[in-house]
Amino acid sequence: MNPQELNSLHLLRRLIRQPHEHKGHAGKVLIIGGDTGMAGSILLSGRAALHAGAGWVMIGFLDERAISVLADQPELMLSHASREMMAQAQADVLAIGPGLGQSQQARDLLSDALQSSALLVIDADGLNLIAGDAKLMKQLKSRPTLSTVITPHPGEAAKLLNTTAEQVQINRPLAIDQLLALTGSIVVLKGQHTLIKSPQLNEPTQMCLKGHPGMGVAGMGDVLTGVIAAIMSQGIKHHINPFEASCVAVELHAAAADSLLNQGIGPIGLTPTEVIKEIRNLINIK
Ligand SMILES: NC(=O)C1=CN([C@@H]2O[C@H](COP(=O)(O)OP(=O)(O)OC[C@H]3O[C@@H](n4cnc5c(N)ncnc54)[C@H](OP(=O)(O)O)[C@@H]3O)[C@@H](O)[C@H]2O)[C@@H](O)CC1
Ligand SMILES: Nc1ncnc2c1ncn2[C@@H]1O[C@H](COP(=O)(O)OP(=O)(O)O)[C@@H](O)[C@H]1O
Repeated sequence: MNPQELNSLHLLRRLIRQPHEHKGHAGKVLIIGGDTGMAGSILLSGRAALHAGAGWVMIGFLDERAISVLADQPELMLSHASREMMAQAQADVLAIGPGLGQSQQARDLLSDALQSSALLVIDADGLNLIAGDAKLMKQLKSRPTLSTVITPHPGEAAKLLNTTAEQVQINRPLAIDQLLALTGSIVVLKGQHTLIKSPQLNEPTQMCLKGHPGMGVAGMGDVLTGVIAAIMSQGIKHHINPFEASCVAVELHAAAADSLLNQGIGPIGLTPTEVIKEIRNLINIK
């Protein structure tokens, strides 16, 4: 079956807030990552989750010095990452990977995340860790259907599939089928014309035709991770399942970059921070 053009923004209507709603209706997101030199990645994911509407955004950072960067956004609830804080947070959605690094601590946190009952988004080093570790892969495969989203770029996809980014790019529909068979997760294969596939039978692969090469800048994927987590957390009470949330988030992210381009912002020099604010604008268009 050929991929189908992604057309999911009508689902945004389900996010409309009723007058009685409070932050509990928008859900609690916990993002784990930000090891040495990579606090920026987790700040971008956190800000994206906040501006895309999560009720609470909590950050568990690995590098103690990250606090000086993260303090820039006081709405974020900040803690040093530990297995205890992860368990106590009782997050609805856990997102793990941006700037996570590949230390033993990172591996332990990922293993706990894979065994948690929260919905899960795995990106970046979360995927690199799983690629090299059969036990983590088994934990991933054992998760309940539709509870997990993985967001590899072609380099991360290649590590998971034990091939090269070039091979992934030669046949992206084949690569996403292989990633789904390998992991049992909802797969978002990033890059030009991002593909999204659900483990549910008969669900066609979705292809996002929006977006542009101005999005090729470090941190743009971290924003997507935060947006997926935020739509998933709102979706719990607003009836958007994790596959639908992934579709909406990918399309919003790319549509925001297109919208900025139409306003003369980018492609060259477009920043993930600008995209975050434009995503909020698009979510609130009725
Ligand atoms: N502000 C911060 O703190 C930031 C921190 N960050 C953190 O840094 C860590 C390293 O993550 P990373 O993605 O930068 O490097 P890495 O995993 O080695 O990937 C490169 C490989 O992937 C490939 N490839 C990628 N995209 C492709 C495409 N569209 N199409 C084709 N190929 C593509 C690429 O291929 P090639 O260049 O050979 O064409 C190369 O092989 C990680 O923890 C992350 O969270 C970042 O989030 C940035 C902001
Ligand atoms: N040429 C392009 N066309 C459309 N989207 C792109 C293009 N290049 C990159 N992107 C998008 O930008 C984001 C880059 O993510 P990623 O490579 O994970 O960045 P990082 O890890 O540095 O944050 C993805 O959502 C990807 O689909």
